[in-house]
Amino acid sequence: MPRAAFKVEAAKKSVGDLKEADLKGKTVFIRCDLNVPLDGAKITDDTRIRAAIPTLEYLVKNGAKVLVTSHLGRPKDGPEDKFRLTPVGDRLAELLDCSVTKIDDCVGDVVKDAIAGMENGSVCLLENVRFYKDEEKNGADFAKQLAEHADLYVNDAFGTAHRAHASTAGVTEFLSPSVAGFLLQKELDYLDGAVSNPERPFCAIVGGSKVSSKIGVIESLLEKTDKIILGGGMIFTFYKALGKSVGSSLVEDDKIDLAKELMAKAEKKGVKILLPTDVVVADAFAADAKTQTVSVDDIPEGWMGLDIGPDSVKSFQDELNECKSVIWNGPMGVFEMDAFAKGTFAIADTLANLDGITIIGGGDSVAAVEKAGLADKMSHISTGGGASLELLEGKVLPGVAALDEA
Ligand SMILES: Nc1ncnc2c1ncn2[C@@H]1O[C@H](COP(=O)(O)OP(=O)(O)O)[C@@H](O)[C@H]1O
Ligand SMILES: O=C(OP(=O)(O)O)[C@H](O)COP(=O)(O)O
Repeated sequence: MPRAAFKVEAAKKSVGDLKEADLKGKTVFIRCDLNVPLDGAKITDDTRIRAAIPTLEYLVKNGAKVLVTSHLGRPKDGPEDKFRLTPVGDRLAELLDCSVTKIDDCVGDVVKDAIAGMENGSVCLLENVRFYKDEEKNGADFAKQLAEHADLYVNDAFGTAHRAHASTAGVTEFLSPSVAGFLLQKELDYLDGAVSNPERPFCAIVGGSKVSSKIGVIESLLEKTDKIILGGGMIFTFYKALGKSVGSSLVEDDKIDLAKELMAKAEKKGVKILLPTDVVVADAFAADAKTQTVSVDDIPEGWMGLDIGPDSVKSFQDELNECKSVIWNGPMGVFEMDAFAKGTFAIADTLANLDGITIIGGGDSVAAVEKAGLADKMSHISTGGGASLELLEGKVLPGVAALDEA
């Protein structure tokens, strides 16, 4: 699991550039992405909270008064108890090993009063910023209210960096300096570094279910990679584009022409697009469905492909073992069901043992790697699904763009 051998130019000012003299006694407004999955009040995966700790510890250690802000879920119409950040505050306190005062609002007098009582090196967690509609509208007045009681801004919310919201972008108009946290920096170093300056051969693995949401990524990766492995539900759109029968597999008919274009473009560029040669098909989308493994030329009518087959796993492993860097976005099959998880887990295992850089680009691929127990064997696991996709597509992330230049 080597660390990245590449690093992008540090384009944005980092929290690490701020020392004790800049931070001691200062009120720091830090935007984190503490949007974790909850089962009632129980956090089922605290990865995002753990990922936020290094920057928070740095601020605490240097004597700042730390105001932590985040969203949780997508509340539609003001405060809702199930979207309160209270369980997050409790977990934060455990991980930071200090008390965290949870405030029941994120703007106004209650915040002002809380700050008045804060000691240097203490932490307050503000309430879900999305309880205010103006957060997502990036309303200037709301951004000003968020900034009102703080001295400077840190954005460490990589998972929300693709949103131009008041707490991720607008607030920078009112706070200076506005700097990147360590997590944001690390995500950019890996994900941007991976595609800008990879060690070669460089392979992208793209899977998952939706061609429509991944097409931009595949197109952008064609410009950077030496080979692209395709898996998951999206392959059937490509097979159909190649004139094959796909039974009742998932297909996005309106993307068949795009799939054709991508394959033609790849050929012109000399980038190998590798599609599975065999698939596990089922007679229903169910854990206990009847299954068989068939060549992609023989998918029976009425059966659907739900995983890549063993021959494909073998040839993908051979291709991957030649690579020095690999980025993976999207599972190879319906890994949530044991019968269709083998392909995804075999690829996860190959990456875990690869002598090269391995980057997992968020979303379900991360869930699959976690389920396989191999997360700590990868070079980098991104905390942002949508954000990592947009970054890989070459889009500008508003939460990053708004920060001060280094
Ligand atoms: N052959 C398939 N048919 C239908 N769904 C699939 C297939 N292969 C994978 N999937 C599903 O794709 C989903 C993940 O897709 P996606 O959201 O695009 O990935 P990610 O979140 O990693 O970006 C998983 O829930 C998985 O069950
Ligand atoms: O969970 C998130 O996105 P992700 O599932 O794409 O990683 C982020 O917290 C952003 O949330 P949003 O998609 O409601 O803006």
